Amino acid sequence: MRAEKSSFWHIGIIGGSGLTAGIELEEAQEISVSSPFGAASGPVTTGRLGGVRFTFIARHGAGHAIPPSSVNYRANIDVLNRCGVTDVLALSAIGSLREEMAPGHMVMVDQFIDRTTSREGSFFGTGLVAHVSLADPVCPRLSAVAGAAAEAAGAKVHPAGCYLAMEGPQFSTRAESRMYRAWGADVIGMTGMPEARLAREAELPYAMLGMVTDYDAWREEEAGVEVSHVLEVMHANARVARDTLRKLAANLPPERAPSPIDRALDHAVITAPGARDPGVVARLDAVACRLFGTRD
Ligand SMILES: CSC[C@H]1O[C@H](OP(=O)(O)O)[C@H](O)[C@@H]1O
Ligand SMILES: Nc1ncnc2[nH]cnc12
Repeated sequence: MRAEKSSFWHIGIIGGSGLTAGIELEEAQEISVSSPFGAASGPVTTGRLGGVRFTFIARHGAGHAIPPSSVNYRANIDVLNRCGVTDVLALSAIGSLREEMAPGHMVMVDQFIDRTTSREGSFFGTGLVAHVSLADPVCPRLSAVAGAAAEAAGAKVHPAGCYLAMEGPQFSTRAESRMYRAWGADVIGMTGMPEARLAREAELPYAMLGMVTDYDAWREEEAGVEVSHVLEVMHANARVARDTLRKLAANLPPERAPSPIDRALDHAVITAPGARDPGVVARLDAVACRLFGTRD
């Protein structure tokens, strides 16, 4: 049983729109990893940047064939966990709900409002019930070091922002966009939830580096959001994304001190041992390996 995480950083990268082709890693190896939660978006690529191990998965699969509602978020997190990642950094295209968060800027998302409706949102369920805390869904340590790396790569970085996760795949109406602004959301996307909540259940510190690609529909002077425009901005910023990961690798301290999120499940499972479904427990061998696992 793997009782504790490695004391060396191993960063899982979830690459979103415009990043399906992956990131450049040294000694890169592609591996297909199976999960009891079904098929992940594709194989992972694992390798190094300097002294740090990174494992990458393309959220929307090769060639961006998987829409936001059909991404198997559970399998993606489970597979990264099986690869031994210690932390997860998501790279996402986001629309802006604030004038000051302009296209081309980066936002270190620190809060979420979840408006998704049709996605598997938990690894737990009937036969094994757990309630993790999600008050602070993002790991402040990982977010700070990734934000500093993006700044060092030349990006304008906003250190905090609330992400409205919508179901999609259509972009918002102007009325919805105005309502999300009134709710206090700063940016919008279609994938940050349930990804962030699942990472927490898997005891993986999670951060999201959002790249602003457009002003969402609230801004009357803008035409509606166009996917071609989103991808154009993403491609223009691909170098910054790559440089950010290199700077991140260079800036991480050599050893990884434990995070409280590594123990997020400590008081979360509520089902009495005698009432637990062994089948449900068995498929959590990676997610909850500290509690029930058998892998090394
Ligand atoms: C290509 S525009 C809409 C699409 O872009 C974002 O994806 P990701 O978060 O994976 O970068 C957004 O959430 C939508 O899925
Ligand atoms: N305006 C927007 N709405 C939802 N998802 C997005 N991804 C990039 N821009 C977006």
